Formats: sequence, C-alpha cells, structure tokens
Amino acid sequence: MSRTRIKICGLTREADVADAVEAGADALGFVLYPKSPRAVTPERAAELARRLPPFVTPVLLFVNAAPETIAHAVRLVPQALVQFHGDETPEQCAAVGRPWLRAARMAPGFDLLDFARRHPGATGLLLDTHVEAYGGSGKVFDWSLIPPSVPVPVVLSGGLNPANVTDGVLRVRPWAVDVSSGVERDKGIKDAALMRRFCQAVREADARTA
Ligand SMILES: O=C(O)c1ccccc1NCC(=O)[C@H](O)[C@H](O)COP(=O)(O)O
Repeated sequence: MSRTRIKICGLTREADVADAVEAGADALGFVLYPKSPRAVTPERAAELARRLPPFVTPVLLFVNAAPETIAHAVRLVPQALVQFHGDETPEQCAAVGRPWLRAARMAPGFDLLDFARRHPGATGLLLDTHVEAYGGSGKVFDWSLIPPSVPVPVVLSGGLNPANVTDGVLRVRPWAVDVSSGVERDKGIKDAALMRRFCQAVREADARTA
C-alpha cells in the first residue's frame, strides 16, 4: 500500500499547527506572501515551525519574493522546504540553494511535461488551479489535464476537501496532496474536524489502492 503524503497549507495559529499534526499531516505550509489573507511574517513562521515534531516538515511559500526576503526566512527556518508559487524562473528557484517545490498553475493548454523539464532541480511539482491570486482559491482544476506519467513527484492541490480528496488520490495517484480552503473555518483559521476528515479520506484512498 502506498502512503500518500499530506500537506496542509496556510496555518497561522499554534492551535491549528497542533491539530494538523494530530490529524496526520506530513508537512505544514506557511504563506509568506503579504497579499494573501493567510500571510505570516518570517518571524511568525519560525515561531509556528518550532512547534513541529520530528518528521513533520515546514514549508515556506513565496510568491515573487525578493531573494533577500527568501534568504532571511530560510535562515529563520533552516529545516524548511521552499515552495515557489509565483512567476519565478527556474534559475531563481534553483538559486535558493535549498530543496524546493514548484507550483504549476494548471489551465487548459498548459504543458506540464515541458514545465517539468524546465525545472530539473525541483523536488516536486505542486499542481494548483490557475487563478489570478496565485493560490488558496478553493477551486478544483480539471485533473484530466495531468499527463499519465510526470517524471517528478506530483503534489495534487487546488480545491481539495474531505469530500473529493479520495477521488483525487484514486484518479491522479499523486505523491502527496495539499489543502488549504477545504479544511478552513475562515481564511487562515483551520478546522480540526475537517483536517481529521481530510487525512482520514486520504488514508481510505490509500487502503483502496493496496
Ligand atoms: O493560500 C494562499 O492564500 C495562497 C496565496 C497565494 C499563493 C499561494 C497560496 N497558497 C498555496 C497553497 O499551497 C494552497 O494550499 C494551494 O493553493 C491550494 O489552496 P486551496 O485551493 O485553497 O486548497
């Protein structure tokens, strides 16, 4: 049985971090994009990341941030994975000098295989719905846009929730899933019961792929 990894994104509060870990998240995302309703400062991300036990990975998410902003945040959270979620070039991503994930903005006509080829240094591609605000939209994209075999680990994202994630895992068979809006009571305020239900739904899908 393969175990689909789970990333919960957009945490802003200690209680939600504890609940997400308890629910079974493998990675927690902190949004360092000032225009997001879920934005935290690098200092706040560091405070929250300090709450994480071993083997739960903090992810620092940036949208078109200045290199010095990224370097500052990475210094504060040295164990973090970096997620580029804007219009960064492959060279800008690679320059971070740390393991990084690249968000792909899925829309009709988008060539994911070419995108993967242009980002050879990415540890994974996070497939999200193409929206003007870059992410956190709660909108699902058409999963049939995903080619059958992508040569890097795929993180399925965009509008996932406890009701649709089982189907997403069974259809796409991603390395991991990522969720924000679908486990929220309000933007940046997570709901413990929804996070538990989301993680259970992923495990149900895993059991069915055994
Ligand atoms: O969460 C945000 O507000 C956000 C804003 C700008 C860029 C990215 C953002 N979030 C990135 C994530 O990894 C989200 O989990 C991903 O977009 C999925 O969000 P949702 O559709 O709400 O589950």
